Amino acid sequence: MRLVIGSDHAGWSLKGTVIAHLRELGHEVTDVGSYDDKPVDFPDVARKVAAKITAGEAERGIMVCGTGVGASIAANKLKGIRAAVCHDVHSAHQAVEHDDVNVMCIGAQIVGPWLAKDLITSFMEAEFSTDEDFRRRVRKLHEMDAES
Ligand SMILES: O=C[C@H](O)[C@H](O)[C@H](O)COP(=O)(O)O
Repeated sequence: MRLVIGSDHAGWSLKGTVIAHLRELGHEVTDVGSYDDKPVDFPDVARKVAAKITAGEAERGIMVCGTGVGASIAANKLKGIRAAVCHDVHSAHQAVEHDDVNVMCIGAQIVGPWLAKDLITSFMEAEFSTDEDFRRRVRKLHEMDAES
């Protein structure tokens, strides 16, 4: 799968681990920064991640900031993005299976590299369910997106 990944300065160091793991799993990764620990604002990074997805250049995205919270707030304000903070493996796959989440956000201050890798594996293996209940709910999310 084609992935886009972005972080702010607080997520930058964990991002390297995440990218290496994604490549080990055979995914194609585009890194939109940051590229060092100089302070950057996560909303600016979220725009870059979302742009790759809405342009059709990536199917999913991953963002890493300090807690994952700021990244998810910012990403969810951008059309076509359904983002969620996932710090447990159940949420990491159910977010895709039930809610068609396309950007997973993780906090480098919250999870270590081993859990981060498990979260990535769980997120990447998941597929959106064909169950009509979940499809209907996500259609309603698309409608809300169109209204805003
Ligand atoms: O939700 C926001 C993120 O956790 C940011 O990564 C965090 O606020 C950055 O904080 P600081 O600029 O103090 O490193």
